[in-house]
Amino acid sequence: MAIRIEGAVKRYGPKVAAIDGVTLETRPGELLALLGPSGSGKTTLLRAIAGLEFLDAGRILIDGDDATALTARERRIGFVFQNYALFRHLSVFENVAFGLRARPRRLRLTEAEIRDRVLPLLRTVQMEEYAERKPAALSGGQRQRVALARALAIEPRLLLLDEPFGALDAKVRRELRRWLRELHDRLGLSTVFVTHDQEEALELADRVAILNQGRLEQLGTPHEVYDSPATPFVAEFLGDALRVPPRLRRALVPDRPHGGLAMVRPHDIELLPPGGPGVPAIVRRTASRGGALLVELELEDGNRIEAEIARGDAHEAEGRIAPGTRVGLRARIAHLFDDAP
Ligand SMILES: Nc1ncnc2c1ncn2[C@@H]1O[C@H](COP(=O)(O)OP(=O)(O)OP(=O)(O)O)[C@@H](O)[C@H]1O
Repeated sequence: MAIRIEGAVKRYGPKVAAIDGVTLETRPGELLALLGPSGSGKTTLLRAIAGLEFLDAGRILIDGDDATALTARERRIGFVFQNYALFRHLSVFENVAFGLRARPRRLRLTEAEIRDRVLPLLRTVQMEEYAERKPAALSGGQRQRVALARALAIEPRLLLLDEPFGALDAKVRRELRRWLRELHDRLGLSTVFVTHDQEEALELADRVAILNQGRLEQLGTPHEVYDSPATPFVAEFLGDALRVPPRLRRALVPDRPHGGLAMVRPHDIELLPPGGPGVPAIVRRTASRGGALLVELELEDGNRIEAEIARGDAHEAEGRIAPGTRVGLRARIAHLFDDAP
């Protein structure tokens, strides 16, 4: 299933444009992440796709058909939202079975078939032992997992998820990510999920749409958005990036000494022997970060910047760059932008 959003605008009052002219298209079978900081319009866009929010301008096409005026029910989309309300009077099992029982008579499943569908889903979201509990007796994270199982029970062709793993601890979160990816591939789903977690988006998604203040900054594969950020916002949002001050530009980025804004990621800063080319600096501190070596450097004007040495080279480098060592800094890769906002 493919979704096309054309010039979508959604306002709340005269001042707030929660979505401000977004155009994007998903591909059938893809897992697309909507990524952006708090308030960037991710949830509003997802709700608009679901049909829970109507646009002030623009269109939403589902498989080429205009769905802008269709209700959520008519769009036949499975969704899991933050704090999505489960049916309070139904057990966990019955919540997950709900969509299966609500089918038209000729498609209805037997009790045994429903059990065969529901129990493995509960097992996958680690809620099997809670099958008979009511939602009120569950934690927020547990409710979220039930909501996910419920959305999946009907095997929707389009699945919308709003921060589905937000309430879970890091380990369970990683497991569920892997499981979601497998499930998405196995069922041939098209999935759009909202997250503010860069790592989650880059790890899980086929493509990432990066939103900022209701606008689409970039849509691309994780590799594209990380390695070729379209805007300074994307460069900074997807990891550390140093805005190269004009006075350092010639020495740090010698192949592109002039024009626009240059940004450099810490792991793209090269440490050279002192006295040669590069920006003179002194190593002040080193620390390990996830196996890589973080190097805090002091420039001649007293400002400090960070470089990061990759895991494979960190051990060897550590001996050579004790605090106090003089080095020259040069950017291996710089991201260049026309104008600095
Ligand atoms: N019902 C509403 N009434 C008024 N303003 C709203 C409403 N819903 C959202 N907004 C505003 O619209 C903007 C976008 O909100 P949205 O929830 O889409 O952002 P988000 O990127 O999902 O944020 P978060 O990550 O915090 O959930 C925000 O400025 C928000 O305050």
